[in-house]
Amino acid sequence: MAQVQLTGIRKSYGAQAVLHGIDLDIADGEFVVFVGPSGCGKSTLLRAICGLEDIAGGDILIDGTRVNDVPPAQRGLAMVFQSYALYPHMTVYENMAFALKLAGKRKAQIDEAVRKAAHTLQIEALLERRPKELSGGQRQRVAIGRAIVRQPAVFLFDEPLSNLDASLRVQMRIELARLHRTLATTMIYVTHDQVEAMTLADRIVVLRAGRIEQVGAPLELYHRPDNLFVAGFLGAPPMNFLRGEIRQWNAGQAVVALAGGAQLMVSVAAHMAPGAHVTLGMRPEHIVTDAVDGIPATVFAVERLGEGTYLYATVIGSTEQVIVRADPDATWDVGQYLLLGAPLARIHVFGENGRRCPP
Ligand SMILES: Nc1ncnc2c1ncn2[C@@H]1O[C@H](COP(=O)(O)OP(=O)(O)OP(=O)(O)O)[C@@H](O)[C@H]1O
Repeated sequence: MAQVQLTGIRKSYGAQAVLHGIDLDIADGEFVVFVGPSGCGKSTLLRAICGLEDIAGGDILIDGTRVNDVPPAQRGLAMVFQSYALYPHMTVYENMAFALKLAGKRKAQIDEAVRKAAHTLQIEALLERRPKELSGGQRQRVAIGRAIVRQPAVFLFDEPLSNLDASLRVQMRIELARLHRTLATTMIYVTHDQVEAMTLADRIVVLRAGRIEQVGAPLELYHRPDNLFVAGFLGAPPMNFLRGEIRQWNAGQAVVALAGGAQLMVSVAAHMAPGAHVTLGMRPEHIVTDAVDGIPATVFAVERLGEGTYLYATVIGSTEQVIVRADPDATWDVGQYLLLGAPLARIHVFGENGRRCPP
């Protein structure tokens, strides 16, 4: 188990700067997930922690010790890749035992570690098979098992489930959560899968173009995003954004005029001058379709998914579009007239600079 501290981590590939000074403290036993759009630097940051990438600036501390110049194998970390990277000519047992053999551990010690990890991962019956005789999920378990036997201070995962089909991903996700509870080891995990991030993380780190946009517990990020980027990145379908203009502000309440002419009351603590441009954010599941003084809209598409129905609507008199998660048992039709609104506490307000204006 270990703390990981990153201060001012910078990295460039040639002239292209990909990490612009990352500061992050990861607590002992914490499960931290890096998310962000493709190319934002998630994997590079993980590989830098691991020691597979040199950094141009900053410090990496593991349990208070600076490891910038410590080779990967001596950092006390174990990395699990998307590609599994198993040795094809070795059995599962040999794959899992390999690092311990290299480290000169005794045979009995190796045997105990491999069998214990195999038991944890429920792959005891597969120990004599070779990787090609395993399913994708089983291979991924072996890759994790190979990391577990080394008893690393920190596990690093780079999109470990993305080669698996949907149902296996769910199963492995639940197993990873269980593994984290059992081992209580620090885990750092890169994914572009929002559900993995939301369900596995103690804290999510949202990266964008080599910078941290926000760090926080999953629901904190979901319900109180610091800015438009984080608000739009977490959640599927994404948060709806409507552009508007402050008409008046009084004692923490503002009236916002929207494209199309409707007006909406919102909560904003700090004074806002009339004429200021804002963006209102509303999640699809928070929108009601029969609001008093709501925003008039017309449905142009309906998607029935069984557990929910998504309505795609256009705000009348504008080009603004809104997605609503609606009652799956009600009747919805293209062309239907809606009056959109949301509870005051569910309407997010973002200022001209894209930052959240707290209620
Ligand atoms: N070996 C390399 N040489 C040059 N550029 C690289 C190299 N590896 C990564 N990059 C660039 O660095 C940036 C960050 O890449 P990185 O792989 O960290 O992104 P990512 O957030 O993990 O993306 P993805 O979700 O697509 O895996 C990208 O612009 C990428 O093109």
